[in-house]
Amino acid sequence: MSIVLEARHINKYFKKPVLFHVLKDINFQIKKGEFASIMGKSGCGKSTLLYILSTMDTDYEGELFLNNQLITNQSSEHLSVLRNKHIGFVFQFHYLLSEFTVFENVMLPAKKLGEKSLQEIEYDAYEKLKKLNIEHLAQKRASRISGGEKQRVAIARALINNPSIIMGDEPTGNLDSYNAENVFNIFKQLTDEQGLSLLIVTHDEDFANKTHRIIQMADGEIVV
Ligand SMILES: Nc1ncnc2c1ncn2[C@@H]1O[C@H](COP(=O)(O)OP(=O)(O)OP(=O)(O)O)[C@@H](O)[C@H]1O
Repeated sequence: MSIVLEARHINKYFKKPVLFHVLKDINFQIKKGEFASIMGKSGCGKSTLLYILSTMDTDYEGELFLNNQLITNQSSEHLSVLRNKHIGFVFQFHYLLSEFTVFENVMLPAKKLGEKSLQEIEYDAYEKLKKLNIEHLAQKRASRISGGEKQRVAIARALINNPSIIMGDEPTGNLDSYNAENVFNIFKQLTDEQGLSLLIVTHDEDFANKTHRIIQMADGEIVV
């Protein structure tokens, strides 16, 4: 099966207030269609790692490959395009633009990428909303929908450019158990039916136990 994301010998140091070796020789691969979770105690380095894997932090040692392409040491402009095209993000807080409609929020990353006509983007956005069963919310302002609905809009937005992988930092952290289960089922469906890869940082053991693989971290290292 093809490899979507690969980390080779990733090391990261924070230099202030004192030198701190926060990530220690991280190696792993995420395959196409794989749903992996990252778990570990608070402060073990999960968010720091996700920040590097998502290309937002470039201050690290080692090599990162996205769809078999080495993306370490690329220019920030090139990384921004790669990120927008190949990686979708879902965070604990949804980061929707509250004064924009649901439809406008979902279209934003596609408009930023600038590869499709407005008509195509509108078509794609509507398809994503339908996939997540929220097409009826299209014209509502993001500030006027529930927490669970906002997270589904955030997933639709993450999908708009048909990424290879979705990365999430506690995407169900703010949701009640019903909505958390709902988000999990959406993720599962995306991996099973579309071969999308998912890498999700979570503290929720029930959630992690249902993923294909748990990457367990402790003190900046992968332990399992
Ligand atoms: N900018 C920074 N400068 C120095 N140290 C930092 C910085 N950011 C994070 N750290 C430290 O690095 C370690 C890893 O932080 P990180 O946020 O990756 O942990 P985490 O596993 O995601 O924790 P949590 O589960 O609480 O979100 C922690 O000890 C944290 O205090």
